[in-house]
Amino acid sequence: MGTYDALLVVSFGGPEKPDDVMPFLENVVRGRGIPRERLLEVEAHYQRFGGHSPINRQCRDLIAAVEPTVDVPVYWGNRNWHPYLEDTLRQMAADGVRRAAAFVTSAYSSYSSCRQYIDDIALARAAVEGAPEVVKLRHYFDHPGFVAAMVDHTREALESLPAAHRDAARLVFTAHSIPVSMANTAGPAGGAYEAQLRRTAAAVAAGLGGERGWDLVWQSRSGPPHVPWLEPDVCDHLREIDAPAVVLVPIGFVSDHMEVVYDLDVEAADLAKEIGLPLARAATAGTHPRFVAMVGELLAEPEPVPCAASCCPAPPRRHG
Ligand SMILES: CC1=C(CCC(=O)O)c2cc3nc(cc4[nH]c(cc5[nH]c(cc1n2)c(C)c5CCC(=O)O)c(CCC(=O)O)c4C)C(CCC(=O)O)=C3C
Ligand SMILES: [Fe+2]
Repeated sequence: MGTYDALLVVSFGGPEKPDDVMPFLENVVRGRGIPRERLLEVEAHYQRFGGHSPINRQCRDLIAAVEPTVDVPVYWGNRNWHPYLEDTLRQMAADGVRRAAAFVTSAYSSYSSCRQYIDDIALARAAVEGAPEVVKLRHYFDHPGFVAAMVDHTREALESLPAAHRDAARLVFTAHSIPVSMANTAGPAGGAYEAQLRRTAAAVAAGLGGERGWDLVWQSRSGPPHVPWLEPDVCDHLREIDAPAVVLVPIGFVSDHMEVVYDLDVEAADLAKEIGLPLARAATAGTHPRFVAMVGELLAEPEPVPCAASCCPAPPRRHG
């Protein structure tokens, strides 16, 4: 498999017990100007699930599925919680790894979904003597393996709706909202986050066959209220939608982590019940066999051209 002697799975990280939650959140929002009230609100989402995010288990499951399909050792490091990238790189150096491919659990371009991972890998490498080189694998939002997994999972969600509503159900694709300023500077020419999401959503809708209507909306908005983020929010959209039933498709994520299980399965699902809207939620790619196979396929591709330094620039840092 080319020039790599290891695969490094790079993810967001999440807390696994109640005492982890606040330190984890402080890692995530350091220097980002997120209001304290928002942080306490999100803390409550985690504590409602016993202080335990499902994301780390999902990384372990993905790695367990990928490991037998590749011929290099697989490592795992997170940006915001244990196992931290820095500790993993130290272990890789000790094991003699020289050049690793990084598979990031985020498919799209933008500061938060791409550049921040690149920067955090660079910071972690700088802290580790003899750290291996790390080559980030390419964006895979339009990879047939990712699309096929989402088509299958969307079909399963459609089939779970009452038969009478199935044919006319609308697909509502969701992704993490980001600040409008970040969206405007995503990718080499700006606007790449939303443009890529629209391409993937269109490919999933087409993969289902027929002429089903769909929308792309946003979830999990953070930040101070006066800063514009991508809209509409999924819940506002559901209140106004003219459709007999809806399938939510969290195309912006690759596993059913806390943003999915809280913002969609609790918040959006409660709203749908309240307004009498039949709603199903498609599973994310997770460990779908085509998604798992995709990781090996990316590893076997020629080395990707790295993103230009001007691509997906960091937003200004704030204090607090
Ligand atoms: C684009 C994007 C993705 C998708 C790409 C990717 O997957 O990376 C993503 C994923 C995730 N976001 C996650 C959690 C959080 N994101 C936050 C805050 C923020 N997200 C942002 C963007 C994104 N986030 C932004 C612009 C902020 C504002 C602060 C900042 O500018 O950085 C906060 C702070 C509290 C709050 O929500 O206000 C939390 C807790 C989890 C873990 C879930 C779990 O634990 O299971 C995951 C996978
Ligand atoms: Fe986030």
